[in-house]
Amino acid sequence: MELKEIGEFGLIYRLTQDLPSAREVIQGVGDDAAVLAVGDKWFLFTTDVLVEKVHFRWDLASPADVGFKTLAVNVSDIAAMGGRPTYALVTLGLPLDFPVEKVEEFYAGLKEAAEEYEVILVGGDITRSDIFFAGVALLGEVEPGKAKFRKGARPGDILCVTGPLGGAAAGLVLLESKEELLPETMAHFLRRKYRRPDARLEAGRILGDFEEVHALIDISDGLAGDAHHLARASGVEVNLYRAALPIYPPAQELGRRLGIDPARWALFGGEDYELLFTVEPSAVGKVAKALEGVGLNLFPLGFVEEGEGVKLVLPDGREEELECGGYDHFRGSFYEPTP
Ligand SMILES: Nc1ncnc2c1ncn2[C@@H]1O[C@H](COP(=O)(O)OP(=O)(O)OP(=O)(O)O)[C@@H](O)[C@H]1O
Ligand SMILES: Cc1ncc(C[n+]2csc(CCOP(=O)(O)O)c2C)c(N)n1
Ligand SMILES: [Mg+2]
Repeated sequence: MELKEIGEFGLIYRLTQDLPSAREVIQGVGDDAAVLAVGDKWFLFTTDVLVEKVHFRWDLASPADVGFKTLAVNVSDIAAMGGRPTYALVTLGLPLDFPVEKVEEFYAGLKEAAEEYEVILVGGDITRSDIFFAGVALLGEVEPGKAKFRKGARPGDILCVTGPLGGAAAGLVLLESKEELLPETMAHFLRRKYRRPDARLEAGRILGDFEEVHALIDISDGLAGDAHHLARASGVEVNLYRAALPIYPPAQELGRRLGIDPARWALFGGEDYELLFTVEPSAVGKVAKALEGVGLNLFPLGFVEEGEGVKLVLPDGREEELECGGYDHFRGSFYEPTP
């Protein structure tokens, strides 16, 4: 059997469905991070790797950008549980002819992220490899009982996101194009969304403090894919309003100039690292206010119903079943990156 037949998530299921658990494991496979009750504390534990030519190309991002992003994407998974990151291990795979200076620049970017997110680097591993890769294993903490999971969404909840989407995918399209497609300030903004994602750590902690927030996940594979993950974990149907998708003006402008609907980047592009959550309707106002306190907006996208899957509600009221078209490592992306 080939990997592309079952895809990344089919493989995870096959490998993990019969894993034994333990009393301390509050959440094992199936969320952004594992949750472990040790003593009177709850620990969060996650890992994410960046691989050359899969996650980045050296001609599109600096070594410091790649270093920063390697830690930021892991911090995002801790934020998506409502926690705070603490300690990290860093694993590097390096080709024999890889310049030492470039590894040092990579590490400078990684340390910049460590400082920003208050993570202490405590070790790692290094191996020779045909292709560069960098992985982080990140530990975090959350107040016992206060972790937010993918599985908590309830019918009647409002589905919301902490920021506009599609910026990173649009940035990658810009970077892969040889043409000057946008004025420099707009281009700079989108390139940065791709190269230096912000992990929404403060937002995650704020959302963690509201008991009216029922489910939480970060958007790494694209809204379409991650809304499916949330719907499946919670056993509910998610309805997304097509007209409510928040898209950065530079991404809208790029879509207009290329004749591409930027909603495709928002739905299928991925790497936005905004937080997607569901909340009781009565609490939307106070959650929005709390997010404003850290400079973020709450964007309502849709609602949760009984059922399964994800529906896209079109401006004319028609409904479309939305395929689980997020990023899958063995099936690739469902949007066309290069015009
Ligand atoms: N090799 C593996 N063995 C056991 N569990 C795995 C393995 N790979 C992934 N998982 C688990 O499967 C779930 C989904 O993994 P995935 O990497 O898609 O996480 P994510 O948070 O959705 O995405 P991202 O890696 O982009 O943050 C997670 O709970 C993860 O711990
Ligand atoms: C050069 C280049 N080509 C394509 C992409 C797009 N891409 C790669 S991995 C991924 C999903 C998140 O990864 P993971 O699930 O491993 O966390 C996405 C959207 C990129 N970033 N760079
Ligand atoms: Mg995640």
